Amino acid sequence: MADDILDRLQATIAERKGADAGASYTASLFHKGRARIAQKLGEEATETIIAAMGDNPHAIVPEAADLIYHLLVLLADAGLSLGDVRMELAKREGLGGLDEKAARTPAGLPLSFRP
Ligand SMILES: N=c1c2ncn([C@@H]3O[C@H](COP(=O)(O)OP(=O)(O)OP(=O)(O)O)[C@@H](O)[C@H]3O)c2ncn1[C@@H]1O[C@H](COP(=O)(O)O)[C@@H](O)[C@H]1O
Repeated sequence: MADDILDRLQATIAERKGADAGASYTASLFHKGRARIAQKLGEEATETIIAAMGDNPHAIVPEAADLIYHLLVLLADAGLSLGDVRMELAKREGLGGLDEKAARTPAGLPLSFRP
């Protein structure tokens, strides 16, 4: 079993592909499709923002967990993984956000999207 909770969660989510939608919330999301998963991710992002505007920073934590769970479901639905995101972050490592912004293409694409 993986040491990291995100890796274990990702593996559990992958196992739910094709599972009975009545027995698993994750499977029900896969059955509803990409647009619904993306909509749920947006709702969870909004709930995270609302928590962030409140007085109790600890209220952000469960919303952030919902957000990350739904992001992992979206990645899995698209045939992607945390590994892909880790690689993207590794490519950016050491490149400051202000430098990256200054080097953007006229179309505004991040450096990593250049052919
Ligand atoms: N981490 C999560 C997790 N985080 C949030 N959620 C669910 O995400 C939903 C989001 O809450 P909402 O109130 O917005 O959802 P809802 O109104 O019930 O859903 P909709 O009808 O709007 O789609 C809730 O049903 C939560 O239980 C999660 N469901 C599952 N997991 C993990 O996934 C594993 C597999 O779960 P199942 O696929 O259900 O077996 C679990 O063991 C957990 O480790």
